[in-house]
Order: sequence, then structure tokens, then C-alpha cells
Amino acid sequence: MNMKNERREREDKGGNTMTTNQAGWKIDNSYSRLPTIFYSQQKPTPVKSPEVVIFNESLAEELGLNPEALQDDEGAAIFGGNEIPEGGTPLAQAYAGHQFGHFTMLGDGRAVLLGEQITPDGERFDIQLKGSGRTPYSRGGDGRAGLGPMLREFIISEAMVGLGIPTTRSLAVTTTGEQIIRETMQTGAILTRVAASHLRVGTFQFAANWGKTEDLRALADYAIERHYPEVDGQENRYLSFLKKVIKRQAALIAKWQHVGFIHGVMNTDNMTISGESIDYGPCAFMDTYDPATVFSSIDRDGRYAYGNQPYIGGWNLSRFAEALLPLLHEDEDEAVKLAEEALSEFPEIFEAEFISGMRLKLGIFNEEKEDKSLISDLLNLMNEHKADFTNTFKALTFDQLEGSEMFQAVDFTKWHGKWQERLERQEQSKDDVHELMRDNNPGVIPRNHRVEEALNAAVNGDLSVMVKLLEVLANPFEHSAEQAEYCKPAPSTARPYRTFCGT
Ligand SMILES: Nc1ncnc2c1ncn2[C@@H]1O[C@H](COP(=O)(O)OP(=O)(O)OP(=O)(O)O)[C@@H](O)[C@H]1O
Ligand SMILES: [Mg+2]
Repeated sequence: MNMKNERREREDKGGNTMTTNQAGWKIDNSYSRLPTIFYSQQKPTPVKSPEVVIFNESLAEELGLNPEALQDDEGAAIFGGNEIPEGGTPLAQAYAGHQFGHFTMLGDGRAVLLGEQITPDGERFDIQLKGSGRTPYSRGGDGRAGLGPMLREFIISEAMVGLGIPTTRSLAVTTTGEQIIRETMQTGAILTRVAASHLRVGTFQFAANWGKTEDLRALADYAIERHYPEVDGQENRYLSFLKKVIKRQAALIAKWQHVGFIHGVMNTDNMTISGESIDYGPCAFMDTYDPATVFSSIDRDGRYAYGNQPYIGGWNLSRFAEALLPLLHEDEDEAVKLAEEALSEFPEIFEAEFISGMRLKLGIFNEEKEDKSLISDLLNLMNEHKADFTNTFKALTFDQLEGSEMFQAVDFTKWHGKWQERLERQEQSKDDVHELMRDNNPGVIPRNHRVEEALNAAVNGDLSVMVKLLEVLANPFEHSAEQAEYCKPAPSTARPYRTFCGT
């Protein structure tokens, strides 16, 4: 069967072709029904010769798409932005944001949202093309993205899935056949991103600053419908909504802390309402445990350092609450009081999430008050002895305490004794403890040198290194012998790792 012949094509005015196909697209753009200030209709700018470099088959299947029908030119045309799948209503979303603390108008400057793919289960997932050309929000930018950074987003987002951390996902990376100008010439590429939605804290800041209260309300109602339908009908549903977002973000950031993930650019426009991680520009995982760790070349003051992420999460949520004020109460003072009460809970919620995840990493099933200090004592030791974050927990899991300098230290031996006593105070067996730890301490994370190695090969035409890495990262709790090679930190001779806002 020739898919192409079955395809009904219709030229539209923008040079894109609309298509129905065998691929299983079932798209509706519910966001386009929001007040028009929230977006600009914007088609992707057609590209010269789109070619799919990597395609996420299992994700396609989860979305109810037919991978086979998307492997050939059909997929390339859609993922390259030359054709719009049936039902797609391409638009660029408006949003604002605090970037490193400074408020500014932003919006999708290099992305378009096609709409939501409705899965066979009736769930909706945004399909967005990142790197699809200029939009009214582009400012000075070219609207494009480079192959390396888009493949990097693919690797990290799919690694997050393996680690069980809520995240936007990557369906495909497609080269455009065009070069883009950065510090050097780069291969242009488009990432097809999949998300519960692309609503950001910054979307609400945009509404609060440039919209009427009715616009803000429409946005909040829309977000509630998509992500928190359970608050609908509650007495103050906007307050409940705020509290839910606070909770999900606290849980998300705690999960980042549990694996040593440093987002790198936690601006309010990079914080979702759904609680998924988004924007993998300058992010990286730390090897050596140090709360001051920063990878991003532009984060000179360490605003987004590992240890600062919970604080910044709270700061961003305060900006979110500020934006919601007009909906929380008709009396402004009352609204502020409600917002402050809700926000004051964030540190506690975060800590509870953090401690409970750390308990699992240490094989602890029940709660004891002293667990907090047991955990912080270990982290302090790791910091002092410059221990590898991931491998320390792995070594504890498998009781492999030779080798590392830290494990020989007297203060560690003391801590280890306390930990063993703690484990003995619970009824679970040694095997249960081991199993819990195996399931909560990843054997592999996307080590920076491994990611770089995969990207270098990929931009030079060899995808095999990246494909292998993705395979390993998909099952980080497998702890197979095969994965051992991927657990090693970068050689100590390596230069400190630096990331750049992925463009
Ligand atoms: N090459 C570019 N051309 C036009 N706009 C750009 C370009 N690169 C970034 N931008 C815009 O600059 C702003 C900040 O960029 P940032 O790196 O946070 O986002 P991004 O990586 O493009 O997108 P996202 O947050 O959706 O992952 C966004 O409004 C983005 O659209
Ligand atoms: Mg961004």
C-alpha cells in the first residue's frame, strides 16, 4: 500500500500542505479556543529538505500514531513543518516570564503548537514543533534550532521518563536541510515535542499583565480542565488550583534533587502548570555531589545551582500566585492573604517530598523523626569527600563499600553504623531493603561526557552511539552488567562541564 497515494493533499495559502493520512493523527487545538490574546496564528516556515534523524516509536504508539506511516517522507514533511496533520491549527503561544529575576514579554519565538493529539484513551497531548521558524514573538531570533541541542533535549527528556520524572517528551528530531548561524554554522533541526500542555507560569504572568481579568479566568479555567479537573466545583477553585500546582512542582523539584538533576534555567517561563519538566537547554546531571553545582555558562551567580532549586521553585510559585490574585478573592488584601498562606506551605511540602524520596533511596520504609538528620549527615559527608552522587547510592544499594575514599573515612563508618541500626528498627528484611533501594537508585544517569559523546557522533552522521545510550537510559533501574560502563563519572582529567542555553 502506498501511503503517499492515499494521502489527500490541499495547498493552503502559507505554503504548508494539509494532509490526512494513515498515521493516526487525531488533533484538536483546544488552546486556540482561548481568547485571541493568548496566541498568534502561525504556520511553521517550510524547510528545504526535512529528514527525520531520530523517531520515538514507543511514544508514537502511546499517542495512537502509526510509526510505520511516519517513518518515510510523510513523517518528515509533518515533523519538518512542511505539512500540517489533519486537525492541526498551528499557533505560537504568548507568554511572559522572569528570566534570571527580570520580567519580560516572551512567547514562542521558535515554536508552534499544532494542537493536541487525542490518544486512544482519550488523553490529550500537545504536539509542538520547536525550531519551526520565526513568529511574532521572535524578537531578534531566527526562529530556528540546531541539531545538537535538539538531540540533547531528546536524550535528557527520554532519560527523565526512564527515571520516572514527569517531563515533556520527544517524538522526533528532524533536520531541515538548512544551515543556521550560531557561533559556527550548524545543521538546522526541529524537535517534535509532546507535553501534557505547554501552559507555563509565564502564560499566567502574561495574562495578568496584558489581559483582562476575564482572560486570566479563561486561562485558569482551561488549565483546571486540562490538569486539575478535580478542583472544578470547589468553593474557591482557583485557590485549590494554586495549591495543586504548588504540590506538583514541589514533588517535581524533589524528584530532580533525588537524581542530581540541575535544570539550569528555572525562569518562570520554563515552569509548567502541569508539573512536567520543560526546556532542556542548559540542564545537566551532577557527578560529584556539591549543592553549589552550576553547569550553565550564563548562570554566573549560581541562581539556579542544585541546592538553590527548591528556593527558586518557591520563588517562581510566588510569581504564579501573584498572577492569580484577581481570581483568588475580590478583595485584594484577602487575596494576598490566601496566596501567602498557600505559598507558606511550599517549603514543608517540598521537604516532605524530598525526605520521603530519600528514605526510599536509603531503604527506609517507615518514618522516624531522625531520618532528616540521617539524610543530611550523609549528604554532608558526600559533599566533604566529593563523592559521586549516583554512585554513592548505588554502592550503598549493593553494599560495595570498597574503592571510594569516603567509605574508608571514620565519620562515614559512624554514619553507616547509624544507618544500619535504623534499618534494623524496621520490620522489613534485608532483601526488602535491597529491592527498595534498587528501585529508587538509578544505576545510570545521562552522564555529561556520555551525552557529549553521543551528540558528537550524531551530528557527524553516526546515530548508533545515541541509540545505545537511549536504550540504557530507558531502564536505569535495571542495574545490568551491561550498564556498568555508563556508570563511570567523567575521567578526572576532563575539563569542568559547561552548558550553553541550547540553541
Ligand atoms: N533562535 C530563536 N529565535 C527566536 N526566538 C528564540 C530563539 N531561541 C530562543 N528564543 C526565544 O527566547 C525565549 C527564551 O528561550 P528559552 O531558551 O527559554 O526557550 P526555548 O528553549 O526556545 O523554548 P522552550 O522553553 O519552549 O523549551 C523563548 O521565548 C524562545 O522562544
Ligand atoms: Mg524556554
